[in-house]
Amino acid sequence: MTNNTVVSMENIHKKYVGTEIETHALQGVSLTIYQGEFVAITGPSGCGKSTLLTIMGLLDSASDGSYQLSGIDTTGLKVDQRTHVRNQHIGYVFQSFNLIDSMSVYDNVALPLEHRGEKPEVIKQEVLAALTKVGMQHRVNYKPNQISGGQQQRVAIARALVGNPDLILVDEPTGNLDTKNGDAVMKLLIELNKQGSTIVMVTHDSRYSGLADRQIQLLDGKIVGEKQLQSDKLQTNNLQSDKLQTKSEKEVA
Ligand SMILES: Nc1ncnc2c1ncn2[C@@H]1O[C@H](COP(=O)(O)OP(=O)(O)OP(=O)(O)O)[C@@H](O)[C@H]1O
Repeated sequence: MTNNTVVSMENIHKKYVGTEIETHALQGVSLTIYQGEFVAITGPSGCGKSTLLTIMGLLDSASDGSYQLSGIDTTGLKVDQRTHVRNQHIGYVFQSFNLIDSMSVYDNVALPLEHRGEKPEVIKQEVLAALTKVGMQHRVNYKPNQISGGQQQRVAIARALVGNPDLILVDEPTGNLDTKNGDAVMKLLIELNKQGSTIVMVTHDSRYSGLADRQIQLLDGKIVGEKQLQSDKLQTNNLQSDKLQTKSEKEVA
């Protein structure tokens, strides 16, 4: 493991044990993700993508295998220890936004920093900076149900990136959005990655997975393929939205 390794997983298994059936959702996944990468996880429905992201995000633990996050061995951590590490190191963006409706945009984004026990002045500065990054600084006092779906996802991204986590995990970020808003959210994620965020994204949408640096393909709980996507990025230039500019275009410009 090198200094710039963010995720190091070795032989991860996950079994969901029910009363009658047992599902072996991950069957020996090993992978390494480096600082600054934008990685897409793809594969058919039920192949284990969300399970993998959930374990990477320390929302659940593996049944077997080892997982180091930013050099911290997370194997065998108790739930509260896992929560602590997650809060320090991970931002999570969900398909359904998962904002708290009774709280303002500002308070939603402040939550991770409050859990970290940051000082109010630090919180204010960081929250406004995160909301400015996603273009939502003009809606600080709104409630989630007073803004559009695309705007809610922007706020959720601000909540994920506030406090500068080592890793941002994104599960089907455009699944509840129309093409225009989906493209805008993708463009924002690409921009954040350009600014240094390490991003791992689960998506069904090949237009979007093609924008990542690396694509990891899962099938039946196993990694069955992996590709670097420099050349594929060029093919995404003719996406129907002219607002979605790929990294390759930006690098050429
Ligand atoms: N909490 C759970 N309890 C039992 N089985 C589960 C649970 N979560 C997922 N599974 C099973 O584990 C397997 C992998 O599910 P997972 O949600 O990770 O797949 P996915 O690739 O994200 O699917 P999709 O693209 O449809 O969201 C599936 O067979 C699923 O039914």
